[in-house]
Amino acid sequence: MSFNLQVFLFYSLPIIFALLVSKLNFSSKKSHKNLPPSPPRLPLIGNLHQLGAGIHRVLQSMAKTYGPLILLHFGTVPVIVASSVDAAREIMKTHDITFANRPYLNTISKLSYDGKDIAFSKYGEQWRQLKSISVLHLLSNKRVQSYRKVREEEVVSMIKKIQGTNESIFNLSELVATLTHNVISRAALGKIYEGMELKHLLDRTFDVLGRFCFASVFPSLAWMDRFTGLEREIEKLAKDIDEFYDVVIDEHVNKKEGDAEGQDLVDILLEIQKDNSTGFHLEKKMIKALILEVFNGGTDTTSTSLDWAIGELLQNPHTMKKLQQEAHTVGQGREMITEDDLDNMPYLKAVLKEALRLHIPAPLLVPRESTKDVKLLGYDIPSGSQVMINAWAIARDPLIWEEPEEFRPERFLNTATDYKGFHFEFIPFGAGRRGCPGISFAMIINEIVLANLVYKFEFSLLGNEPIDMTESDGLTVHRKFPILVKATPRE
Ligand code: HEM
Repeated sequence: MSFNLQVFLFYSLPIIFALLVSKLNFSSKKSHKNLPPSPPRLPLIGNLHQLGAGIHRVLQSMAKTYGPLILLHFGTVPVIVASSVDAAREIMKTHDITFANRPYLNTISKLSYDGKDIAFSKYGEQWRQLKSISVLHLLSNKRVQSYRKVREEEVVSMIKKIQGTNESIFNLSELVATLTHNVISRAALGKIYEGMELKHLLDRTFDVLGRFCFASVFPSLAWMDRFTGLEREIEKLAKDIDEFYDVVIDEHVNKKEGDAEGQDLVDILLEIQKDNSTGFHLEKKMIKALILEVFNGGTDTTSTSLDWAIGELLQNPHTMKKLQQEAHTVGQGREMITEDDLDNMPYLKAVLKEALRLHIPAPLLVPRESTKDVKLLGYDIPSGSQVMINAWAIARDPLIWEEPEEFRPERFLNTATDYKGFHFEFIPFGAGRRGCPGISFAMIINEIVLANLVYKFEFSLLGNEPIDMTESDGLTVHRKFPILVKATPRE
């Protein structure tokens, strides 16, 4: 969560003052619950003023003082933050069902068809049906495999673009983001929608999601979002998104037989809707929400993780050399590394894991909500608590990881530890019922792109400056500055 404190104070101080005065007139009821420790907070705004940029880092440092489970207040909303392996395991395994709900998050819900999607819908029958459609039909290994040609074509196109730079400086981050966007567009929608209309909608979505929203932290002041203009902007964006996906669906419905090779995700969803094969009525809104989710949840996270991996390789030339050697041995002078080769590239996989460990794209994962009173690490967690897991802090915990701040892919060689949600020290994709269903979809893109980049090119940075690894603010943590490099073809 990122928010603009000045805007917030401008709009809210008079109201806060009024509420504060009225609140002082109420006698506070003392809770007898054994709640997790809390850092001191201000009336009404709670701990908001302590957060700001780099929230995962702030929460890591709070955990060092207050322990692995802390209770914060984001405005009037209580939020539990978990920062240890044991706490994460308790939430996502031992009490997985209790924490399988998502809190209602105003902006995101309004931009995802009011809970008709998977990631932000309440835990229940509709979520179960949609998740099972995504796991069995949209993102299964077999389906991911069926988009191999799309991935390989986009990699070839990226290589050509790099060759076309003729060894002058270019923006590699942008190329990688475009590739990810193209692969996902072609797999989900069957083509790349020209004019970057879709990309523009995505950019607007991430921009709006980063804005301060009263409804999320002061539910009783939700009406303030009308004054700040946020509500109108969300409505306009939701309408534009809806119109875009209406066009996409109409085009698919009116598609003539043999128009396109293979089925894209919209085709599959329309087929499930028509056949009623799951015994569940898939509404048109759900189809739009599911496709939207593939973009919102899949594009930025996938390209960001790849971008961080490339950044780490550029600042660790020894690791880059080792990976190039592996690519050279596997590629054997052929034009390209193919997906058949990837199983013979353990170091590549270790590099991507290590980059994900250090740079989790969503460091606090996606918030959960408890559906009943429960005990966590001996503390009482009331029903309806919002819960965040600081996966970023856990992945850098010195009690678990040797030299946690170092980029050392070797730590992932000869170990079973991976990101599939069974090893709670490393949970970039979450775990349990609510875990990410897009792991294979994302990681095969990252593997094939990175393997070919290092196989085909030698990269050099501008001057001798070390690469800037500063993090951006926002829901997904990107590199703040794009990677600008020169690429020389490898012999
Ligand atoms: C590197 C790339 C990605 C990362 C780091 C990532 C991370 C995450 C995380 C942390 C969650 C929440 C898990 C939890 O609450 O335990 C999640 C959920 C989800 N992700 Fe991903 N994701 C990635 C790629 C994708 C892709 C490519 C797709 C789809 C094509 C996708 C679709 C989803 C969906 C639908 C959910 C909601 C699951 C639910 O609530 O049941 N993700 N992802």
